[in-house]
Amino acid sequence: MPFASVTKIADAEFPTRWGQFRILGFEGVIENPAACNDNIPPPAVRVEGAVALVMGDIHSAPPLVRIHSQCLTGDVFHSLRCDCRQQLELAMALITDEGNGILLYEQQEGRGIGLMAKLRAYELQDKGLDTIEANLELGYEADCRHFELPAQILKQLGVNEVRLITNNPEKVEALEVAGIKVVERISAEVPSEPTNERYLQTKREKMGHLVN
Ligand SMILES: Nc1nc2c(ncn2[C@@H]2O[C@H](COP(=O)(O)OP(=O)(O)OP(=O)(O)O)[C@@H](O)[C@H]2O)c(=O)[nH]1
Ligand SMILES: [Zn+2]
Repeated sequence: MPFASVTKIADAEFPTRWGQFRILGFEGVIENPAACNDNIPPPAVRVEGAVALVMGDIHSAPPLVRIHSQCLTGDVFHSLRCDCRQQLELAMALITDEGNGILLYEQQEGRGIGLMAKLRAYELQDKGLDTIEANLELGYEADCRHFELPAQILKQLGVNEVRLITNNPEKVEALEVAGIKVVERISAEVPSEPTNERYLQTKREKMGHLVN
């Protein structure tokens, strides 16, 4: 999905529990974005936001990079319906241990369907549908995300080779297609919980994620 523009909005100091980062805000403008729901026409222009947390020297070797998709329920409330919060903590710890790296946090809540739609999908999952079936029942595609914005941000940061923390082969492929070489994939697998076992099973069996 081509961006008409990707603009750095801000760049500030960012102390965290894990260590000292810089926090950068980016906005990408897409003209005529693709539809993601049969019943909801897309806007003429969509603005996507993403945050980059940058630690240390990211240029002397391919840095550790995590592309993390927003999950309010997991990231903020530590939900055990999914594994997002544990993955976020894993990525922060890996980057901090190494002393350099980039965490790209994209505002593609609910695999791009938005928070309210994700909560409606949860209702359907409570009635027995899996994550993909619930999206489809609501008229959405299984996964409405694309990873063009993180790729463009990496280019703006002068990073063309990365070691990517993910279990999702689509993220690897999306970066490669955008001209960012993934020299290594680092597993983002975290221990499962009884409450997210089915969620992980669907990722493994229907979405091709590299989890056991
Ligand atoms: N539509 C929908 N989205 C969900 C659901 N549970 C979590 N998400 C979203 O899924 C996104 C995370 O995607 P995942 O498929 O868990 O993992 P990934 O980012 O593709 O892959 P990794 O890099 O391995 O973590 C976040 O945006 C969550 O908000 C759900 O039940 N339905
Ligand atoms: Zn989540």
